[in-house]
Amino acid sequence: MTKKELFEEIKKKESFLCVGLDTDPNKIPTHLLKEEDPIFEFNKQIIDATADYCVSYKPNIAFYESLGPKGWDSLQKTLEYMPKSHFSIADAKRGDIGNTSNMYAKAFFENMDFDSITVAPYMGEDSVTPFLMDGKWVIVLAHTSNKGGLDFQRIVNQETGNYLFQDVMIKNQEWATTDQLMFVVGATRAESLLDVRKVAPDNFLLVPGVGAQGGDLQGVAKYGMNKECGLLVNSSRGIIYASNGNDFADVAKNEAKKLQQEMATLLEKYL
Ligand SMILES: O=c1ccn([C@@H]2O[C@H](COP(=O)(O)O)[C@@H](O)[C@H]2O)c(=O)[nH]1
Repeated sequence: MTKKELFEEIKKKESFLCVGLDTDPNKIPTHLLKEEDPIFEFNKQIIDATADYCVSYKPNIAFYESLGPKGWDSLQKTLEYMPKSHFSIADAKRGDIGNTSNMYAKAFFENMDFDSITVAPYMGEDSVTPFLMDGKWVIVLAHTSNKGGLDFQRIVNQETGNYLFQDVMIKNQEWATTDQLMFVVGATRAESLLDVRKVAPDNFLLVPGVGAQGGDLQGVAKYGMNKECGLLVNSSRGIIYASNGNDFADVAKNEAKKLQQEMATLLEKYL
């Protein structure tokens, strides 16, 4: 999917919502456990319930690989079930020396057919560029939502005066165009999007942290939206575990719809 196509979907749906599929067998409704593949059954019902209100799905790979071969199978079936109109994100946070990154890229882009993958950029150019395959996106961790995101990412470079995360963002833009490269920026420190947009005005940003982590959607849109929206805001637990009863899909649908309606207002205001 190109940046233009993604923006078209955002305008059509009036939504920049990404639903996170962090599917944990210990958290899904117990009545699903009798199914042959409870993880897939849960994801399928979540996708059916939320597809009208979001433009993207982000399975976090840890939740699947922790289950061994069955988990990978559930992931593959989930990916195949996602509507093609929805931007798929393998939240895998990979990155290694070049030949190993190349194998990760094959795993997620050739063996599986994700649109994008999250990548940890710490190992530099040869760890990131193998993921730049035709038509695929790399989503580089920049300023993350967690508490530890402040340990290194805001260290100031005495030479450039930039935060480390800003230098990471600048460097990555030497390797990839805005049609191949997004950045992860947490919703939990929305005002830091001002610093993000100073160095990456045109890139799309994947913004997790709304919902369970208490991130601020209004602030994210105010400081982070650009002329093509430029935002994919993720919520996982806040949507998929809003209820763990028989009504889980309906309740997830309502949560997704609430976020979509707020997003429609924000698009109207800032685009
Ligand atoms: O900075 C980051 C990077 C990735 N994540 C991931 O996003 C989701 C958030 O889940 P919630 O349940 O909505 O909190 C999860 O998969 C994280 O690993 C992030 O939160 N922050």
